[in-house]
Amino acid sequence: MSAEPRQTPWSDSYDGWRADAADPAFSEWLRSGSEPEWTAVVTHPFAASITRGLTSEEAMRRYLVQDFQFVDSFTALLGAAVAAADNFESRVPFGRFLGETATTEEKTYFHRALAALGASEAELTAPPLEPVTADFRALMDEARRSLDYPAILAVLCVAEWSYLGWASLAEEPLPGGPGGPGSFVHREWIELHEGPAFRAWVAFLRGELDRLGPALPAREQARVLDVFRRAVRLELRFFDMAAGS
Ligand SMILES: Cc1ncc(CN)c(N)n1
Repeated sequence: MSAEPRQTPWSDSYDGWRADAADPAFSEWLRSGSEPEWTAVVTHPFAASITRGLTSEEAMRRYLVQDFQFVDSFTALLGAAVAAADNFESRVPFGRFLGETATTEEKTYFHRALAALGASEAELTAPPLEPVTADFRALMDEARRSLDYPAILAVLCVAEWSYLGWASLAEEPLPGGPGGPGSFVHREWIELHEGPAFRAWVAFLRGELDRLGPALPAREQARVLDVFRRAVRLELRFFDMAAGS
């Protein structure tokens, strides 16, 4: 990307500030422009405690109750990606992942995990939202309503790529094994965000940003970066909330 010192996307002028069209790694430009928060998310102590199976049941319940509300807006955002993508080939992976999220994977995981953690029906269906959950849902709803494909991609990419980041730091044996710390709640949450299929999904999201981003006008690139950064900050706040800090 451009070697020029970057202006912030909040500055008044965007002249001379854009990703370099010759460099396809627009997603990496977005990620590195979101430091140090990006690394703080991926290495967050709460995420690390999940990978080690050390998160308490109470903390896991509080986190997953809020995250189930996140997943609701996230699923709607996937639907918007199907609608907003600029070609048929790109719509298909969103549709496939939407189906998995809505039916098999995350949905059954949440029901089983929250039942095992003793969550009430009210916590499952309509819990009081933490401020960060409400803010994250607002950002996703804003991107969904805009039907702006690069902005939608930015939010989805942060959510999935950052989760791949911390989950891929988990070491074998994963939690929840015989005699070890943690339970299936920790292990399956890691497995949902790691492995070849999830890596391919993240590579697809990044590839879409890399395909479209370099050709965007500078002002549009700055706007995508702004959305990306907002999402990264929300991921950080979400883990902070879960950690009780
Ligand atoms: C807050 C948050 N961010 C990302 C993910 C990954 N789908 C999630 N489940 N929750």
